[in-house]
Amino acid sequence: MSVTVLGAGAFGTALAISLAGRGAVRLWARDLGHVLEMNATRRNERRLPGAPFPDDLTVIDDLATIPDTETILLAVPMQQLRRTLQAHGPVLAGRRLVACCKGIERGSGLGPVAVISQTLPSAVPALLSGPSFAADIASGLPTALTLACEDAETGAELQADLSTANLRLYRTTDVIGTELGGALKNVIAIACGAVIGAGLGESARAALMTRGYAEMQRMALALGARAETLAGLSGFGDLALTCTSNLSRNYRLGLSIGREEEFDRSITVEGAATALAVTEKAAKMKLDMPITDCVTGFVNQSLTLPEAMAQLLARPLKEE
Ligand SMILES: NC(=O)C1=CN([C@@H]2O[C@H](COP(=O)(O)OP(=O)(O)OC[C@H]3O[C@@H](n4cnc5c(N)ncnc54)[C@H](OP(=O)(O)O)[C@@H]3O)[C@@H](O)[C@H]2O)C=CC1
Ligand SMILES: O=C(CO)COP(=O)(O)O
Repeated sequence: MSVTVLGAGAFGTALAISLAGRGAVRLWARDLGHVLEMNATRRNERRLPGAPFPDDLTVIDDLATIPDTETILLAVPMQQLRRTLQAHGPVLAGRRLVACCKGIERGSGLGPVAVISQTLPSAVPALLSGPSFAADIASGLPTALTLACEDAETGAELQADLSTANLRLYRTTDVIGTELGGALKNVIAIACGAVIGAGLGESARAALMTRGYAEMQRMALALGARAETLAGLSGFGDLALTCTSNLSRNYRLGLSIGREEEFDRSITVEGAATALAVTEKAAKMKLDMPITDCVTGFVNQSLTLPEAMAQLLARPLKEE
């Protein structure tokens, strides 16, 4: 099977490098200058510096050239997914489309697979999610991810096609659980970064991770997810990685909030927009998501960290 990766950001580039170990891979970038630069240097210095391209990786600027049978990995930020699908609808319709983004869309409250289904009903959507930093994948370090597809047969095919020697995919048909695990953990990672940045301690972080996981489960189970999906790679696994590593951009945004430092707003931080989307969705569903609400307060600058801490600690005592 040959693959095209749409989106030459850090993650798309890392996946293209990894998959090129087992066959021809095309990496599409929207900016012609970027395409020419990558073709000349055989690297993506803008988004994933220091990772050389294997020979089997071709950088392209025209999606119309790809074969009809090709599977396409969509590696653009969540809030850009719908307009990307709309912009390339004629090429993407009817294909197997594997979303590689983590988040909930503002406005619709939908995850990536639902956005694909709504925008391009003839496509066969799937989702790749779980704990993995782009740099680790590009370096060939061992990584395990979840491949979610409602259609079990297609899911099994994609699992086989997209696994490599170092990238081990587990499959599930629980799409909603996989979507929410990957999306909601980023919000909790911002909260964890904030407590560490403010010097509130490792115990506070462990409490946030645990109670954050309870929030993740609350929303996911209410929407029909399976509890074991949240306990898997796209849930507990990614929560553990993202809430504890300086390599995570979501965690680093949190650190900057805790330290009252500026943060470069051009960096992709999926948890920021997702917090706003989830707070809105939780209100409609009448779900209690106090940690997410605090992160929303940080993002829209209506809440300070001391206020958030006081708010969380003053909540009525309850059973675990
Ligand atoms: N980085 C990581 O370690 C991981 C990331 N992910 C997920 O992957 C997704 C992408 O993140 P990542 O690659 O890191 O982000 P980056 O910020 O590195 O790159 C985003 C890419 O998306 C492209 N893009 C943005 N908007 C559009 C659009 N409208 N049409 C086409 N292309 C567009 C950008 O193009 P341009 O360069 O021209 O601006 C850029 O190449 C996120 O959902 C993230 O959560 C998942 C696991 C790991
Ligand atoms: O999703 C990721 C790790 O699994 C990447 O995390 P960040 O988007 O926070 O950098």
